[in-house]
Amino acid sequence: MSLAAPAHKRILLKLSGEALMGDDAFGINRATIVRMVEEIAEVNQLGVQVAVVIGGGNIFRGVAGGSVGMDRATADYMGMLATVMNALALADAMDKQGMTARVMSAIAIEQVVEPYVRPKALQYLEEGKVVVFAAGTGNPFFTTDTAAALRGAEIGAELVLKATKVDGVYTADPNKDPSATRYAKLTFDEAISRNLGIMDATAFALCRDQKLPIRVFSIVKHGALKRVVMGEDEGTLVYA
Ligand SMILES: Nc1ncnc2c1ncn2[C@@H]1O[C@H](COP(=O)(O)OP(=O)(O)O)[C@@H](O)[C@H]1O
Ligand SMILES: O=c1ccn([C@@H]2O[C@H](COP(=O)(O)OP(=O)(O)O)[C@@H](O)[C@H]2O)c(=O)[nH]1
Repeated sequence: MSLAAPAHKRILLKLSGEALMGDDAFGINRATIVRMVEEIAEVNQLGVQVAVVIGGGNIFRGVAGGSVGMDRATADYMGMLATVMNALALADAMDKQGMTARVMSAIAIEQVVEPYVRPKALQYLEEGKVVVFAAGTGNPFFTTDTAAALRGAEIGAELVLKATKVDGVYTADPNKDPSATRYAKLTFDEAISRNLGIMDATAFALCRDQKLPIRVFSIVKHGALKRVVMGEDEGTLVYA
C-alpha cells in the first residue's frame, strides 16, 4: 500500500454556487452537498488545511438583478447574502460529516456568522478546522472567484482549486462550442489574453501577481479533489 503524502499543505477551494444545485433548477441539493463534503473530508483527513470560498449563483447573481433594472450594487449585496446561505448549508453538512467548520463573513452579520478576521482564520486552519469564507470580498462589482484569489493569497494557500461543472479550461466555453479542447496547463497571461471565460480577469490577475497557481477541475467527477491534492494530473493548471 502506498502512503504518499499530499502535495499541498494548505489549499483554497472555490465551490461555485451552481455546483450545489446538483440536477435541481436552483437552490441547494442535499445529496450533492453531502457528496462534496465527503470529498472535502477525505482530504482534510490527510492533514491538508482546507479553506473554502463558496459562490451564490444557485440563489442570486448580481448581474441578473442588474439586468432587470435593479441597482447593480444592491443586487450584488443580495448575491453576497446568497453566499452566506450556501456557507451555512455547507458548514452544517461538514459538521454532520465529523469535520469542524467555521463560517467567516466579509460583511458583518454577527448574529448569524462571525466576521472575517485573518489571524483567526489562520488559527482555525492550524487547528485543522475547515474555514468557509462567506460574502465574497464584501464589495459589489466583484465575484467569488476574485474572493477565492484574495483569500487564497491572504492565508498563504499553495493552490487555489476551482471546482466547477467542467473538467478544466477549454479553448472556448465547452457548453457552447462542442469542438473546444481542454488545456492541460496554461499561463495566466494566456488565460487573460484569450479571454477564457472560466474565471474573471480580476481573479486571474490577482493570482498571477501573487504567483498563486489555480487548478480548475470537475466537482462532478468522483475523487478528483483528492487527486488534485495528491499532486496528480487532473483538470487544468493555470500558472504564473
Ligand atoms: N474557456 C472555458 N473553459 C471552460 N469553461 C468555460 C470557458 N469559458 C466559459 N466557461 C464556462 O465557465 C463555467 C465554469 O465557471 P463557474 O464559475 O463554475 O460557473 P458559474 O460562473 O456559471 O457559476 C463552465 O460551466 C463553462 O460553461
Ligand atoms: O465579492 C463579491 C462576491 C460576490 N458578489 C455577488 O454575489 C453573487 C454570487 O457570487 P458568484 O456569482 O461569484 O457565485 P458563483 O458563480 O460561484 O455561484 C455575484 O453574482 C455578485 O452579485 C459580490 O458582489 N462581491
